[in-house]
Amino acid sequence: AFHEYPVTQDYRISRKVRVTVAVGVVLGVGINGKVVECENRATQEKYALKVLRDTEKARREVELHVMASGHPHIVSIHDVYKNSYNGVDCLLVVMENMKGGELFARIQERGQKAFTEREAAGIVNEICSAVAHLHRMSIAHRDLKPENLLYCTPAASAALKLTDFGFAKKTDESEPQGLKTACFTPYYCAPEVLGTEKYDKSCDLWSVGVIMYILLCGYPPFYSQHGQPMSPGMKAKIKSGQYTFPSPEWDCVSEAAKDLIRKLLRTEPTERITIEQTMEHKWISHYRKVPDTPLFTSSNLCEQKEQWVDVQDEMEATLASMRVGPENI
Ligand SMILES: O=C(Nc1cc(-c2cc3c([nH]2)[C@]2(CCCNC2)CNC3=O)ccn1)c1cccc(C(F)(F)F)c1
Repeated sequence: AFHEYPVTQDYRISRKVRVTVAVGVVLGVGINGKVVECENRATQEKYALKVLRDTEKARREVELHVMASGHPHIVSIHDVYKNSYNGVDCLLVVMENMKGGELFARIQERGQKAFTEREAAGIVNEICSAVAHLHRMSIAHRDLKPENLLYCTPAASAALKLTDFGFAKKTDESEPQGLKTACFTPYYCAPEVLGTEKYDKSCDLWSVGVIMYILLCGYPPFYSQHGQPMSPGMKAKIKSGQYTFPSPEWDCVSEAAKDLIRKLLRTEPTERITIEQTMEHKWISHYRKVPDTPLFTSSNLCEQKEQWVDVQDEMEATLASMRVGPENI
């Protein structure tokens, strides 16, 4: 249930921090939505405010995020308002303010002290515990990418949390409900159409694999040479799952880490490791014992700074193609 009175009654909305989001919002400031900082009038506490146009998709995003909220590695929702601007209904989501910024920005700004394999394992463990929480609730996030992983505060000990449920979906709502009402009874349905559960969840494990790969070396497993736009050959390479562990960055990375990456980046979704199996993998379950080997990550992230936008675009495009799974055809 949302508050129906104006959000401005409880919060002062500043224009200071504008973290843009690709959400369709109509606040008279154009199609591009914004996540802005706001301040609780009673407590002076700062929060992040995400504004969504009140649509079916927005309702699902808010509903699933509220369900997941409360986990130590999911950005928590504080309040939700339904307000109307120039006759357009909007949902306003007040979230805890993640003042530590994005995951890779922090590693890039690392400076002298090298980023180590054990630190990477700790980060992947935090991401996996958030994914495990969602999958246990039959929620697939489906947009797990670096810019949706934020730190609470600038402190080195700050928790890393997952946000943006804009593509999340319940994996236990059987599709046939729609199909039954639409065109035919499900009895004659092929199994892969009925059980899309594993496909949606497997997107998240592929994302964990890509993020883990980048954490260990500073560049993505699949990328076009020298930042050229995605070539058809690249698509084939991604489909075929062709990636390597090039020297020198990967020479000092443990076999356990490479073993887990191979299991996460399987191109066949049904062969990909599940989140439960990932949490049991010794690189995660014993992350505190992972070798504290210094990595090339921070220096590579800095050197390839200008390519970072392309990396994000390629990951976004691949995620979008994975979301058009069998059930969406
Ligand atoms: O991002 C900040 N606070 C924040 C932000 C969000 C947030 C929600 C969403 C996003 N951010 C993004 C922005 C574009 C990239 N994807 C994620 C799109 N979708 C969302 O749902 C949630 C909570 N606190 C922040 C606040 C103060 C300072 C700083 C910084 F560290 F940058 F100075 C960041």
